[in-house]
Amino acid sequence: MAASGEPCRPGRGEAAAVVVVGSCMTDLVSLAHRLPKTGETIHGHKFFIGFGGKGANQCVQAARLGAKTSLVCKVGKDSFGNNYIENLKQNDISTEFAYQTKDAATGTASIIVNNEVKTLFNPAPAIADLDPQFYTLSDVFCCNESEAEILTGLTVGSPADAGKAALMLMGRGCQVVIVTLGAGGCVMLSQTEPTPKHIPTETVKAVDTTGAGDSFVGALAFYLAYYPHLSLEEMLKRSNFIAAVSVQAAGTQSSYPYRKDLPIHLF
Ligand SMILES: Nc1ncnc2c1ncn2[C@@H]1O[C@H](COP(=O)(O)OP(=O)(O)OP(=O)(O)O)[C@@H](O)[C@H]1O
Ligand SMILES: [K+]
Repeated sequence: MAASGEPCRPGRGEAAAVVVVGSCMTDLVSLAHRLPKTGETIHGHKFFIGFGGKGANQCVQAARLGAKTSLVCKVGKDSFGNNYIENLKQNDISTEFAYQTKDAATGTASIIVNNEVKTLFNPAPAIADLDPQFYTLSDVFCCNESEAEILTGLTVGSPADAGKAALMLMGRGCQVVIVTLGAGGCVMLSQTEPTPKHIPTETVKAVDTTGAGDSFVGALAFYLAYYPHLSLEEMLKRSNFIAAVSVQAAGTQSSYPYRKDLPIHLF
């Protein structure tokens, strides 16, 4: 990311254990009974503004679990950008590398790095011809079903399919591949354990699954940074649990749980 624009905080604090490079988006959410047709104006019944963007979502989830975090991002020099920087601060996220600029902010993928230079890559939104270096440089490559389909050309509708796609992705050079499967949990495999393993999740009453993927990735980054000695399977079970909490409330960051509200056995 080019470092043009003004950084939001000049000082250097304690080093972050989870550093996220990614997008900050302001969600402008209108609730209406149906979508308007092209050119049509309809009545809505609710409007709210929320904080979203895949990079910031993942960073907020990791911070709420107790991680020391920093977000590398760029937002506009406008009221949305100012509010976003304030939101990051409210969530105890370092804004030392959060820039503001008059240029449009862009963010289509996120990389999370901890202080062992372990790289967790979330290829969202996916493009079929992803630069091959993303595979070789990723220690952990985590995508959802549709991203796995775009990247591999395979159909992914079951844990068995996800295992096949994960094998293909690992063949491109990743150390560990995780494919998330919504209510189906996730599938993992690694260079050391190349047989795909399905890790199911809790059965919960889902209210709004928006942002579940980022909650999952943020939680996984937290465990990689703070509980590196846990097995990958255990990290994924716990990340599944946390993401399952997020689907039980509306919105994206508004649905992400804080450590104090989660069972003690997760920490
Ligand atoms: N209905 C659900 N019940 C329980 N857990 C869920 C549910 N949906 C998602 N999850 C949890 O969230 C994780 C990520 O979900 P999913 O695979 O749908 O990601 P995603 O498509 O990137 O999500 P989104 O784009 O909505 O943020 C799953 O691996 C699982 O742990
Ligand atoms: K949600």
